[in-house]
Amino acid sequence: MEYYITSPSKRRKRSSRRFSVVMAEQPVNNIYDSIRTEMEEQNRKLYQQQQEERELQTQINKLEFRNRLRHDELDKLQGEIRHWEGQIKVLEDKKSASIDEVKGYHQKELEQLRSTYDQENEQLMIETAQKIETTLDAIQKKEEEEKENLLVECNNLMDQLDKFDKETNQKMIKYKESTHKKIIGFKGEIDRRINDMQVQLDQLDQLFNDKQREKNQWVEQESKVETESKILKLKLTTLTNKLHAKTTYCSQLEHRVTLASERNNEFRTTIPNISMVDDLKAKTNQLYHRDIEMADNIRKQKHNQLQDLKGTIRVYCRIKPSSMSLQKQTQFEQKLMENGKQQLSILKKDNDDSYTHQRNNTNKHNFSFDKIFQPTESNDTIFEEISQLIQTAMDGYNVCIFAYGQTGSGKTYTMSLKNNGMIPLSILKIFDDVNQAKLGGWEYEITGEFVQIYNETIHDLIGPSNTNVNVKCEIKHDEINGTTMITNINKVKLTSKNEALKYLAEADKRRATASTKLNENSSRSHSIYIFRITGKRNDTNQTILGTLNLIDLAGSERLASSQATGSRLRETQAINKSLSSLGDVIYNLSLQQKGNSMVHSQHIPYRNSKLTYLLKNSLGGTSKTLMFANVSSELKDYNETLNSLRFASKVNATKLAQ
Ligand SMILES: Nc1ncnc2c1ncn2[C@@H]1O[C@H](COP(=O)(O)OP(=O)(O)OP(=O)(O)O)[C@@H](O)[C@H]1O
Repeated sequence: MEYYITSPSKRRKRSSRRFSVVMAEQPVNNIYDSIRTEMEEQNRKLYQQQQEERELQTQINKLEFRNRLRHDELDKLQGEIRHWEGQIKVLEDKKSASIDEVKGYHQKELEQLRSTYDQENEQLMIETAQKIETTLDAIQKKEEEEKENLLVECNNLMDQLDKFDKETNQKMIKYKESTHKKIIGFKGEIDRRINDMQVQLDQLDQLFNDKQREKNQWVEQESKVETESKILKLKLTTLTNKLHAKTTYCSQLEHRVTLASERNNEFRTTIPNISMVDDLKAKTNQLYHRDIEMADNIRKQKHNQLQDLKGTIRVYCRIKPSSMSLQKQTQFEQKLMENGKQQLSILKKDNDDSYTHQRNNTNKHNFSFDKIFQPTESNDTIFEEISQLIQTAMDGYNVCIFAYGQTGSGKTYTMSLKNNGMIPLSILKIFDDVNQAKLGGWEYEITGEFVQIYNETIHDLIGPSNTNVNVKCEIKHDEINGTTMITNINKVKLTSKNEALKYLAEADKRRATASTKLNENSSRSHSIYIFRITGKRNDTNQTILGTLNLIDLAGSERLASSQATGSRLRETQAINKSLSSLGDVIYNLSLQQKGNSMVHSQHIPYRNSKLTYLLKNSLGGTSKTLMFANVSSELKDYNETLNSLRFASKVNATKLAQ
């Protein structure tokens, strides 16, 4: 069976040709119907589309028409624009023509105005000149009137002056007459006075000659004293040699006596009158001790005399070396004076750090010292100068050696330098002398106290540090024995130089440590190392007690330059007070020693500071005092250097005329 699905037209064609099958016609009809419906639908849609197409075409036509209209309008508008551009051009041409016209008009007006102004100006000048002329005429008239008035006044005044002159002349004549009389009287009086003065002058001349003679005698005496001092020195050396020889001789004798006594013991049994030998031995011993004692006393006496001749208060100046160029150094000059002292001159400085260029003496400050140590001189050289004072302390006198100066001027270098500072060298000398003295029968005991004074309070520098603030270190003086003690401090027995040096190192270390706690550096406190030296001879029962005080003072900066405030200010004030008290005390003592009857011991202001009170028994009397004025040679320290030299000059009244 064949099934064909075709369109009705096709089916019609085919049926005409060959379709003969009519079997199952029903389903084919159905399909055909559905196809037909479908086709109708498709035809309807096609129709619709064609309809739409036609509508669209109509719209396109309409739009094209409108477009054409717009194009026409555009053309029209462009034509208008071109028309208006032509108009604008015409207007612009008109505008520039009218601007030129206005410009021309204004130019004309300006020229007109100018000519009017020139005319008016000319008119004004003419009027002003006329006014000036009129005013000048008026002024001239007025001046002439005033001149006339003045002339009249002047004539009146001249008349008055003439009258006054006449009166004055009369008065002058009278005054001259009376003055002349007075002058004659005065002249007489002056002549009388001149005569009196002449007499006084003669007397003064006489006095001057006497003083000159006295001075010459004094110079002679000085040279005699110097010669004597040299002789005494020689004698001292001879005596020391003799003492040494005697000591050796004595040892030999002792040896011989021991031998003899041994022999005596041997012969004692055989020789009946042995007691004679004992007597002889005793006498020899007695004589020997008497000789030794005498020699010893003479030596001490002579040594002390020599020290007194050198001065019981001595001031040495030490100049610290500087690495600065010469322009940055203070200029010093040194010369030997007639009285054996040395003069130190420091050139005056202007504010701009240059020197005053006057070629006379007024450009210098002059000071005199017992000795001046130049920057090149070493501690060993300096110790040679002071070593005799250690002997003086060993002989039972009190000695104080101070180092004074601004911070950094070399005080600690001078006093405490480890190997050859004055303190370590003094310790070595003390123990050398102790050993030497042993040969002469002397036994010495040395004790040491190491303290510092900070803000007027005493602190111990050795042993366990005392932390109890209630325990105060107080100064006690025994007025009868002339001794001094400090409570609550460690007093150590020094049996050898090594032990003494060990304590010294401990004290120096404690001072440095304390200084970092209390203040920035050691220079804010005074360190005082006291060596009490007790000597005893068992055979003669002689005892002596001397004290050696070695003091490194606090820096002497002035308040102004320290610029200190608060606790630092109080500290500086305490230092200044104690330093100035020390200056006052030594100054008064030097006056007293120069025989100034006005200064009695009660006037010495020991109590003004802890330092002077502590040293009360070691200053004055038979004591010896030596002060190093340490100064810097650097120009930046000029004012402090001058200050230190002034202090030193006060201490020993060593300043000379400027
Ligand atoms: N004569 C000298 N030769 C070489 N150097 C020196 C001399 N004097 C001082 N100095 C050096 O100068 C510096 C300051 O000296 P020193 O500490 O002795 O001064 P000071 O016056 O004791 O100061 P402070 O008060 O602060 O202790 C140190 O470095 C020291 O070595």
